[in-house]
Amino acid sequence: MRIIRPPKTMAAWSQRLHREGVTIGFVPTMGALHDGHRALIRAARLQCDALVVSIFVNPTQFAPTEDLAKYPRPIAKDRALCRAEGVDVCFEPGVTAMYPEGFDTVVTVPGIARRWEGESRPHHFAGVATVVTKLFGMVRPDIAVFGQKDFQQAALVQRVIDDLSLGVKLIVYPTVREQDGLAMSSRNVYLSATERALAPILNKSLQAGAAAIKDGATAGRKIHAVMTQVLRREPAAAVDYLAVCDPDTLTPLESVRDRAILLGAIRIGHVRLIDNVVVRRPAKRERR
Ligand SMILES: Nc1ncnc2c1ncn2[C@@H]1O[C@H](COP(=O)(O)OP(=O)(O)OP(=O)(O)O)[C@@H](O)[C@H]1O
Ligand SMILES: CC(C)(CO)[C@@H](O)C(=O)[O-]
Ligand code: BAL
Repeated sequence: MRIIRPPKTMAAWSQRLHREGVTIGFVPTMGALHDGHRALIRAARLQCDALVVSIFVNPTQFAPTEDLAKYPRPIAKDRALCRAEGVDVCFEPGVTAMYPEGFDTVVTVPGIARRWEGESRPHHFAGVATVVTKLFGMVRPDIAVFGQKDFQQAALVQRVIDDLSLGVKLIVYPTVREQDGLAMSSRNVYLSATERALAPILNKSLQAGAAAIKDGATAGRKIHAVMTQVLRREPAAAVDYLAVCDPDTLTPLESVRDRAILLGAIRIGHVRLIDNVVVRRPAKRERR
């Protein structure tokens, strides 16, 4: 596995491979890799000839009050995981190489960024859209794999790909979970043992909403109430948002027809967790 740091070297590598007719797959990450990332890497590996994983803790998507400085950076472990999974290039650009003096472009997607994660983290999605556009420009992937855990982020990236004609095929991989349902996340390491024990409550709340839909509930407000009730059992979990939305537009649904996405974010102590569940209502004949 090659470790490449300068963006120009990365771009030259990709150009050479494209000239040789090699297809390039790409998994962008912020490192601290876990089994969720591993699953993305394995899915990408099956869809391309050469595979690039980037590790870059992007400062522009963190607010000054967030955890940029303490974000975990176990680089030796991350490289070992990439090597074991047959990654061809681990791309590790530096902050000044990504944002040299004079850097002045911001990619914004106001429609998607307005709600949910965007409301809680106002500059977050501009940082994500800008860095992903830059990384795509350097890696020039044919396909890129993102995780469903960050559902709104994947929707945003698809919008950027379509609107800016980037020609990348986006694959969204299902959320990988711990046995108790907690979505794997690099930030889970911040949880104390007591916090970790109650963290699956977010998924339980979303699952309760999904069960209500499967049992026939259609009113967005009712489903929201079911999810809220589960979280009330755990006063140490502060709800950031819970929402019943259209999976394509991410706008709240008054009434669920055939599909919905249930989105949630909570805070436990200093740790912020997100999760989501896509629900399909049983067809009419299956409801009887
Ligand atoms: N549990 C998971 N299942 C599937 N994909 C995941 C999971 N966790 C992260 N990913 C995906 O991995 C990619 C890189 O994410 P990132 O490096 O931010 O990891 P993370 O665990 O989400 O970290 P964070 O704690 O910062 O949210 C993203 O596309 C993200 O959606
Ligand atoms: C896509 C991404 C690597 C951009 O920094 C980040 O938001 C992430 O890890 O999900
Ligand atoms: N996993 C999305 C990146 C972030 O939370 O900043």
